[in-house]
Amino acid sequence: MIDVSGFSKRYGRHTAVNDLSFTVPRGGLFGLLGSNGAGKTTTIRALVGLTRPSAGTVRVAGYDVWAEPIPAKSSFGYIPDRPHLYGKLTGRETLRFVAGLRRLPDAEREIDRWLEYFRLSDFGNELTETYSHGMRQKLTIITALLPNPKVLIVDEPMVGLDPQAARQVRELFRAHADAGNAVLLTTHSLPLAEAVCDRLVVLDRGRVLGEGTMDDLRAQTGTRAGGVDGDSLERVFFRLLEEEQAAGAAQDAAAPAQAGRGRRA
Ligand SMILES: Nc1ncnc2c1ncn2[C@@H]1O[C@H](COP(=O)(O)OP(=O)(O)OP(=O)(O)O)[C@@H](O)[C@H]1O
Repeated sequence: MIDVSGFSKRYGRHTAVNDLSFTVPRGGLFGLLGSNGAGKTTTIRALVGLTRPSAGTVRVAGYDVWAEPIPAKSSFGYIPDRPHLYGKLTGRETLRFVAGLRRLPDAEREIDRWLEYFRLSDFGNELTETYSHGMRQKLTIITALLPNPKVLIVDEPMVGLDPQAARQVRELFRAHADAGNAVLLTTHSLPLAEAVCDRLVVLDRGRVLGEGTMDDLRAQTGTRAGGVDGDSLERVFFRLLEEEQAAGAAQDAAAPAQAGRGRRA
């Protein structure tokens, strides 16, 4: 349902993402993890048609996002890291606008149901410019889920949400995938990733450090699974970064020696 193949993005001489490939199948919930600047948002922006790949292809629901933008964009819902809402529309007007664009039948009933779910019913007729950050985030999540998209693409979903809403959103994403859709999310929340994702891709400076299920990543990093002593994703994540840094340091140490040999020859 989501297919990223050989995706690279360069900004001038800087490579933000280098040769990234992964597939999220129907029913899959995939997490894209990494430190600040790792390339997560760049990947998401390419998938939703906001950043053109320098190389490779990005496909959603079988459509190349850049060659077939209309069917591709009709098939996914997108929750950006910062909500973009029209401040002069009310919450309810915002959702009616989305329902109209997507030609959704029975929208009013669904809108009521979603507002109720996120405890926004009392604020449905207030302008969104009066909403708190968390309320804006909830409304943005509703705009993405209202059309019941085959693919859900989410950048940092939990920022600004209270614990109850964060749990609801976790459950929603899992249920959306379990209903036969595909979900891709980026997050800095390792507990969230560990709790809901089937598979994980760990990026660092535009490159893949590790990819697979939690068990795959534990095997790759020599950490242990299961029980109260089992290693968490946090430990796996730091182990991957340490390995990468050690490899980088070894390369740096080798470089002057090689350069020296070159000069002597
Ligand atoms: N429009 C742009 N022009 C130039 N460089 C950019 C642009 N957008 C992103 N970058 C660079 O690409 C790299 C990856 O950025 P990206 O926003 O994808 O990281 P991220 O993993 O989402 O980070 P964070 O966790 O901090 O949000 C960074 O080095 C960033 O400076």
